[in-house]
Amino acid sequence: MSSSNEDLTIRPQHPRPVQLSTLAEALPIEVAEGAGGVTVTGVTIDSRDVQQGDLYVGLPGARHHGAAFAAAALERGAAAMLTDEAGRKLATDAGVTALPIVVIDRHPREVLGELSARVYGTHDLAAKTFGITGTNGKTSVVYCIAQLLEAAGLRPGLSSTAERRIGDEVIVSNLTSPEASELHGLIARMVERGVEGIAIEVSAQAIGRHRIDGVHFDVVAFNNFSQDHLEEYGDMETYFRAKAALFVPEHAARGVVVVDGPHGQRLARESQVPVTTLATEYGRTADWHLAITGQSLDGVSFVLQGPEGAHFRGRVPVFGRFMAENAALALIMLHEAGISFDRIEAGLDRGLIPVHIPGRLEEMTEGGPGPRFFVDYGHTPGSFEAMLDALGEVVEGDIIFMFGADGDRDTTKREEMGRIAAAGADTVIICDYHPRTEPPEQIRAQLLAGARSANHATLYEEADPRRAIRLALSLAGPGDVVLYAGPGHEDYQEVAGAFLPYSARDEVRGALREAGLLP
Ligand SMILES: CC(=O)N[C@H]1[C@@H](OP(=O)(O)OP(=O)(O)OC[C@H]2O[C@@H](n3ccc(=O)[nH]c3=O)[C@H](O)[C@@H]2O)O[C@H](CO)[C@@H](O)[C@@H]1O[C@H](C)C(=O)N[C@@H](C)C(=O)N[C@H](CCC(=O)O)C(=O)O
Ligand SMILES: Nc1ncnc2c1ncn2[C@@H]1O[C@H](COP(=O)(O)OP(=O)(O)OP(=O)(O)O)[C@@H](O)[C@H]1O
Repeated sequence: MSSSNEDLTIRPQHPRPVQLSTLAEALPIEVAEGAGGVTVTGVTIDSRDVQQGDLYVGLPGARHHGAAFAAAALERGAAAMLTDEAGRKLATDAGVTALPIVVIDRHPREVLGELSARVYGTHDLAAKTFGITGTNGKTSVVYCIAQLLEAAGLRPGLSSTAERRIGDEVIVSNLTSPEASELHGLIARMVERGVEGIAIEVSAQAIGRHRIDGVHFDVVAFNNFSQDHLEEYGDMETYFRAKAALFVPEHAARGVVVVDGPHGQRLARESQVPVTTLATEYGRTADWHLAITGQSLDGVSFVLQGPEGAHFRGRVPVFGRFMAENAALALIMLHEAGISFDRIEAGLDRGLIPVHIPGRLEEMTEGGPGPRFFVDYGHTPGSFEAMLDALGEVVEGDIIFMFGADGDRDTTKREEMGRIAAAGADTVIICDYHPRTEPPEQIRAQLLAGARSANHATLYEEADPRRAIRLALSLAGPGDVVLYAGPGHEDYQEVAGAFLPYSARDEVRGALREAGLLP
């Protein structure tokens, strides 16, 4: 079963009513006289997501004050609105008097997690909770955790950039990490469905914006750190601190940190919760060590060794040593949560972790003698480097790499993306991704400038990604690999405020059929 396309969030089906007066006992909120007996059964910060009986939280945002949508929330069945003083004034000035208003003297986000946990009853979960942060590979680790939980005979639930999923109940994600009200609603539904292990992707933005408040993870992990999101953080130190803030007792009991790079090493020293460490580079001091024992375009085999003789021999059916690292991290997280390797191994076929990650190094071809075509979600210099290094180790023929870059996001990473692409591939095709409000030719020019500086690959510029896919295929022969980085699982292209339908995976499949490379 898939949730309806109209559902913005996954919610519990059997919520329990909670009185506003009960919430006021635990939270710094002021309930209007006579409204203490009003009961609420859900929480949302989006008027379009309101369900009958919800507490609608009117947040001051960058573009709107949520309280401006109080009338819409009331019409959809909101039982009350929680907002700040400015929001209360907005609603009363607009004549919305039928909605009981709860006022808070600070930013409503600061209590949203705790409030949502109390309404949805998601404190003290029996399920194990896992949170992963880092620059690249969070979604991949989440899927590895879910797969390993299943192998161990435990029912998984997950929240990632690609989707939120409980068994066959799925919705496409809007944000990487949902707002706290959505997250607690999702967890409450997971509890209803008997989920025993929950894997959650945690963006830096989520930690600073209180989106994970009210969740206390059994185990959190940090995998790697490289340039991204400087449009938001300004510098790498601030970006790092935003991620490191997950490793505090308020959020987690313990952590796992990959210490290959200086930021991981620093986090392992500075973490405020106990951590165990993983090294994937030979000779580095750590509690756990990963060694690659074989790799091809079809996957990577590894051995993981840890304290007290802990040992796991495994394989992931996705190429790249970093995928073994993602799997190893997931294995250690489960181990730290008390789920033994023996239990996991018992559910696997000779160590094969059959993980499929939507839009991450996802193969569009089906083997055969022709070129192989992969679609990926990488959009950082770090992910380009990891993928191209991995391909360089296993591809005999040429590597044709096509990509674009986000508009209105970190512009300083573009030249580096171009340089890494052209240094690691034989042919580079630069096309448009999400230009948003920027002139697309300006984005391509920055990528091209970086690509030229590498002085290596043959370069092409083809703005239209549909044509770029076909160009890539026309250049590829048997033994070659085409890698299309950026769009991954997405089904839209954002151009000047419009969301145009565009699925790279569907386009590539169509082009492969045209070329006779798919039935
Ligand atoms: C910068 C940022 O975090 N913005 C988030 C913020 O938007 P905003 O402050 O502009 O909100 P707004 O549009 O002014 O609206 C204010 C309030 O009115 C509500 N509203 C608005 C319109 C309406 O009709 N009804 C209604 O109720 C909104 O739900 C909101 O509660 O609150 C919105 C509601 O939750 C978020 O969707 C939005 O995320 C935007 C889309 C975003 O781009 N976020 C990025 C920075 C982000 O969080 N990214 C990370 C990392 C991704 C990665 O790893 O690559 C992520 O976790 O996704
Ligand atoms: N451990 C890793 N190290 C470096 N690159 C990786 C790693 N794992 C995956 N990647 C690359 O990064 C891309 C993005 O992976 P994934 O979606 O798992 O990361 P993410 O952290 O969830 O990204 P985002 O924060 O943008 O949602 C992959 O498609 C792959 O190219």
